Amino acid sequence: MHTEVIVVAAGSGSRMGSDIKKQYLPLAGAPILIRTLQALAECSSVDRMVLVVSEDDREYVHTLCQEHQMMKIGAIVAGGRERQDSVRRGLAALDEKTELVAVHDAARPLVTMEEVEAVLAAARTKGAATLGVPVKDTIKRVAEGLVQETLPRSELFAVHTPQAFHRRVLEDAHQRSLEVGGLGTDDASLVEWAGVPVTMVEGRYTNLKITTPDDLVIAEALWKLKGERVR
Ligand SMILES: Nc1ccn([C@@H]2O[C@H](COP(=O)(O)OP(=O)(O)OP(=O)(O)O)[C@@H](O)[C@H]2O)c(=O)n1
Ligand SMILES: C[C@](O)(CO)[C@H](O)COP(=O)(O)O
Repeated sequence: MHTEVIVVAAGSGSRMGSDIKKQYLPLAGAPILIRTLQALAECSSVDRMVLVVSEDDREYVHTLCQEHQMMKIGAIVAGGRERQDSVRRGLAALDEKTELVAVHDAARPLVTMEEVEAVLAAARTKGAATLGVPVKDTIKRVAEGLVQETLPRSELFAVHTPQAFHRRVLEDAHQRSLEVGGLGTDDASLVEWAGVPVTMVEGRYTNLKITTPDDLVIAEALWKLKGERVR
């Protein structure tokens, strides 16, 4: 199946609180976005990538990709207000022969080739799959400062990207969400709302989303251990 990854990098990185958007901050000497693209480009199943960035950053990112000799970049398109809007714009730029689509956060540069290939393989056969890890903490639902309930930890996963889908499944889920005004924090939720089962593929704890300054410190440390089996 011809396979593309939509890499969403059009966020403002507000929780990082940095003057430079977090996707352009360095990780082991190269921008986080480049580290993410390098990880994806290594995967033999990935044929093409669509990069979604802020309109103002398109030229800069184009130059950055050339400087770092990034392969497989098929298009660089402008993102939208919410992550979901950015994914939808990425969907519009897919190659017409693409049948399998993954969506990955630019802010997850530590994803491994094994994780990407595993989620693509699951989506290829099942139609929809996401990476995730079992939660380590006890999770409680809280309202107005009061604990309402303790959720059964054995059933809980923290969800990562990439998430991968048959193209039609993802396109239909996005169209449906657009029509009803549904907003999800990931693509799998839109697919779930459309009634399509999503397979959970267990990934590694190291595939963290760089969100706040402490994540950057952790990511630098994990980068140094890359290649070793760290979970
Ligand atoms: N309108 C948006 C919002 C987010 N993203 C991307 O979605 C991924 C996950 O989002 P997050 O880590 O929350 O990034 P930001 O929205 O940039 O961060 P913040 O919420 O702190 O502003 C990131 O790679 C981000 O660039 C995007 O492409 N378009
Ligand atoms: C898609 C995601 O990375 C899965 O964990 C996450 O939901 C993105 O959320 P954010 O609010 O954009 O950080």
